[in-house]
Amino acid sequence: MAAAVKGAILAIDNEASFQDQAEIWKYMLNFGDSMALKCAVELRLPDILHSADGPMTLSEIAAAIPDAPSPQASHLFRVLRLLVRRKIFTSQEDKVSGETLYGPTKLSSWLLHEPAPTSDSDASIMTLAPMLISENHPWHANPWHKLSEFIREGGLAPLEKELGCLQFDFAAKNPLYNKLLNNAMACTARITIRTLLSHCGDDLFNGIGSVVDVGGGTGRFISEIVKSYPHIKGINFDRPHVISTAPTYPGVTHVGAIPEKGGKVIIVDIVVEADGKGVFDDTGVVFDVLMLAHNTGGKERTEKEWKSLLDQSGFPRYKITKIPALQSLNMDKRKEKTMASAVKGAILAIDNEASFQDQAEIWKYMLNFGDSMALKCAVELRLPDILHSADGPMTLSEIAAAIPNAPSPQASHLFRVLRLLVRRKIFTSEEDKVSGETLYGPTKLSSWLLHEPAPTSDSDASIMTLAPMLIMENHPWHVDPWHKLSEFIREGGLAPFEKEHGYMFDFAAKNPLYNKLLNNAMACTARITIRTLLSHCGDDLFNGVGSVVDVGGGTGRFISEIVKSYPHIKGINFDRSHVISTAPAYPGVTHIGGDMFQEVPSADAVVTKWVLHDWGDELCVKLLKNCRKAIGEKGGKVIIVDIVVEADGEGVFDDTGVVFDVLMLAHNTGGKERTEKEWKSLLDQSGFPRYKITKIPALQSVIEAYPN
Ligand SMILES: C[S@@+](CC[C@H](N)C(=O)[O-])C[C@H]1O[C@@H](n2cnc3c(N)ncnc32)[C@H](O)[C@@H]1O
Repeated sequence: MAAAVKGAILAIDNEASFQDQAEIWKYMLNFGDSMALKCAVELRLPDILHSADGPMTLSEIAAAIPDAPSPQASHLFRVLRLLVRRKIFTSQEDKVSGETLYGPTKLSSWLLHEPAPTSDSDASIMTLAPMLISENHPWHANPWHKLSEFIREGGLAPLEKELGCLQFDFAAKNPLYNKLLNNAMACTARITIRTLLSHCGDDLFNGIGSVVDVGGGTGRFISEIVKSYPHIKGINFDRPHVISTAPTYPGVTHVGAIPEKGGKVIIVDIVVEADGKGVFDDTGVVFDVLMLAHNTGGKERTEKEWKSLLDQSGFPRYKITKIPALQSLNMDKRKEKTMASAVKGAILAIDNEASFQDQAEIWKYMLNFGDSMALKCAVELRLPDILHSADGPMTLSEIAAAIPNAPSPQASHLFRVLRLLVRRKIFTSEEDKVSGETLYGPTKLSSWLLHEPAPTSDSDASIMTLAPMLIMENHPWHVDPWHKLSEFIREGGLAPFEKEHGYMFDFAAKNPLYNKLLNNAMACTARITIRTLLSHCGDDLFNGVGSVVDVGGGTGRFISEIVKSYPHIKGINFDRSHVISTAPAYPGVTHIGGDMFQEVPSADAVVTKWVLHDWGDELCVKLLKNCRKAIGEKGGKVIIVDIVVEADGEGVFDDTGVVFDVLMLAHNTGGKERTEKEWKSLLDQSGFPRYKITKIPALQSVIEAYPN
């Protein structure tokens, strides 16, 4: 296990490029963090673990999940494994029983369910759970898929286009959405107002007798102000459908009209710092892209933009106070302007300062799917291709003009997606010394996102790219099932993808678009993996091997590369007939259609890449036994190229391995990524007593299995 990587055939530069590749995998699947967190909240795992007397076993947690007719502990385990890696929960081995025990953390305390609304808000807790549920609800998550269309065509923001009206008008018509939105707002209102009152304190409301909270939702924000300053008359102003669901708070009047008077306006909103290092600055940039997806015209603003807005609205003076919250405090009519002024006082204890970090982590994971969606948007707009093929850095308007099939390219929308991707180091930006304009450039990371030339049998003409994989894993077909993880853990049955579309490879057989999506995604990773494998395992692997069959070989790219490197090898690409029918011809490769669970064509060696992870143990044993028959008793071997999960591993691809396992949970009934222990058990059961695992700098490892 973890045998030394052989040879140094790949140069240092290529080693660095594995890191770049790993970064792309990470962002591609970042939405998995958001979905796993949402699943945990839906199952009430934070509540279960925080209210327990001590750490709990897996089966105890599963049994405590409410409304779960058939709780699936083994599925739950896989979501927990990811969340333990993210430090949302803890796990430790029980010294006596050897069982794994799970516990809560300060991070998970931000994900507790609220008690039913009450006018005594002290009885309530500080939680981001309602916000997380709202932002990861399909209503809010789906519009992100349409970012590229919005940048190409303009018009209404994707959410509004989908809802057919403004978000707030939809809330007026739909009580469920109204509740989702208001609860999300109320939970962040409590957090922000407490931070604000601790950090700005008495100065802020000096000499003020009444405060109106404009768009105050159900009134939690103003109620906290009034509670701290009982002399203040609080007015909560919002639309009637919101006010109608607002609880009563002492000292607060809910109204539908603004009283007029002087004083000052206190804006609590994000101030974007594109390169900021503050704990909430990153989320601020992601939130701006969220606004792009949700609200036509809505955006998060930089200080410059706030200033302009205030100038135009008759507020010549303002002061911004950064507080340890997502939003800053932006006050007009103040003498000084102290952007990023020191946080006042030490009213909050050190412990609470640390809790801002925890809170920021939760925001990050909650919105991590924004990274995946921004990257997908960039690929759909062909931004990597545009920037890599340019003679030099490009201006925003040059990039916008170069987007293909864009009847009305929206440079200002594009700017916001680019700002996030520059922060993620996918692209670069610099100021042109002469014109002062921002110039954008490509990076080594973005070189992993180029479009492939049309398929060709000369695979050398093609490039190494993860773009087709990114497009597939972020397609609604593949993302939607993640929303159903908690239901799957509660009820069992078919994996969410299969429940919706049927078994993945049957769906491909019926749906040419999906067939293409899947085969292209597989082929792009096949090229990357085989090149890494050949460089790192080299001649040893195919010593004395005259023929190789690639089982579940897709359209044949993997075996074609083996044959190209070892032309004496007779290559057989074996897959189902709907896949074989779209496969290009490769010299030295015979394509054979069939069912691997019936029979596998004979050869000296079998390779099988990313096939066994699709299946449960029983079918894997059946398939491996067929492979064993295919290679005969003597000399042959089966070369499995698949992920070996290292739950705490620090290898560049180990994190993605753990996320990928949850992806398998969402997509394939029985499918999973396996640890070495699980591989060993599978091989033992299938008649392979000996095996060797070679780690290569790729998502998958190489497992050589010998029948004797
Ligand atoms: C995840 S893909 C991997 C493709 C390829 N090995 C790669 O990594 O690029 C799994 C492949 O198994 C194939 N497959 C599924 N069921 C099969 C069966 N019963 N017989 C043969 N191939 C099958 C699918 O069509 C698909 O091409």
